[in-house]
Amino acid sequence: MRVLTLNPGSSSLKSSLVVDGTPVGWAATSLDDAHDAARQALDRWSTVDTVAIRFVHGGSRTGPVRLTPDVVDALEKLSPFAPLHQPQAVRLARQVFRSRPGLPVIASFDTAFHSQLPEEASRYALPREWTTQGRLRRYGFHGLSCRHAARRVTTLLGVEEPRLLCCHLGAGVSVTAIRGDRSIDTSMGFTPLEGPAMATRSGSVDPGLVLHVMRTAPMSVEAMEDVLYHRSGLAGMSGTDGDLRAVLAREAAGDPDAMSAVAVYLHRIRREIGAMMASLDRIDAVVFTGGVTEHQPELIARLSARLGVFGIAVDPARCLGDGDRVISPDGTPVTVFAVATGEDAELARDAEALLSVEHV
Ligand SMILES: Nc1ncnc2c1ncn2[C@@H]1O[C@H](COP(=O)(O)OP(=O)(O)O)[C@@H](O)[C@H]1O
Ligand SMILES: CC(=O)OP(=O)(O)O
Ligand SMILES: [Mg+2]
Repeated sequence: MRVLTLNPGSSSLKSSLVVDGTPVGWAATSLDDAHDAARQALDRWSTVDTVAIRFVHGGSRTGPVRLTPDVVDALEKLSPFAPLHQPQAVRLARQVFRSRPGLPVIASFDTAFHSQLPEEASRYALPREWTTQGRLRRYGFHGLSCRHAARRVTTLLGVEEPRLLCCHLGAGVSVTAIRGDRSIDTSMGFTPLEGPAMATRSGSVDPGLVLHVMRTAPMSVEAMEDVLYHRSGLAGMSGTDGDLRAVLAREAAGDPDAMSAVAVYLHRIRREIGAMMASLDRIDAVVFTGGVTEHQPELIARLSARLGVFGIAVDPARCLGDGDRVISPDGTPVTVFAVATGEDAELARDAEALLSVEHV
């Protein structure tokens, strides 16, 4: 089966052609050019059996669904909970409907992988009346990436039901505790704002600080949303667009804001790794994935240099290698992997599985 996958991330739109489970072509588009991206991808890879789109938020959905205009309308209602991602996915789906009426379009959800989170990890300590309907809870994101990383590590490690941490470092950043193929805790929550600092997102901040700012320098909800999603994180701290290439270049040039931004960024990821360790009964492996892992692997070595307290260590030379690989030194208690982001493969897998059931 030939599957066109469309993955709108917060810093770029990635499209790929996956043929019978193997990615054979790949393209990334800047978000500024994404308005016509689905049609361009369909022009580039014209013979496809289906299109699979990554939606970060699926609400209570626990697996992929075939999209209809009504389902897309329902998914659009989740846009306020993932404003950097969901509107783009909705737009792509509608572009495909327009360009290729009749072509099956499948949605896979980041949130689905975390849909079995234990209550202690999914519930916020808020009044019961707020949480009993089950909507105001921790959903978790980056689920397709985590699922792929867990699949690769399970194969490479050869341990049954491995206990692992998945650190997705891209424009969005998250750390997830996984047992086998199941998420048991994760740093992103009700929205993809929670957790470590990200490219342009703040990560977790004390809600008391937000209350204070709203009280003393009143601003609209939209203005606060803009600060937390677009103008914080590495971008806000360093005065760049948040792309690590720019931040690391300024850091290397001795820019104090960039030096502080990188220090905060690494510290908050280490803290989250420590927090997620507490959800595991043992740890077999740590897997790094996401654009930063693929393109700035030297940062993984810097990050890991201060994880020795958890038995986590990496060999800087192995960090700089290619492909899905072990990057920890031989003989260390926790095996550390770097794995290429596999959201496209997971999207294609879901689409093939769903369509094969429909055709029975
Ligand atoms: N071609 C590239 N060269 C160097 N670094 C890159 C490249 N593409 C992405 N990156 C790095 O990956 C980060 C974005 O990660 P990615 O996983 O692609 O983000 P997202 O999916 O959230 O849009 C950038 O901030 C940058 O650090
Ligand atoms: C959920 C999320 O932040 O995704 P991405 O890293 O692709 O922007
Ligand atoms: Mg991404």
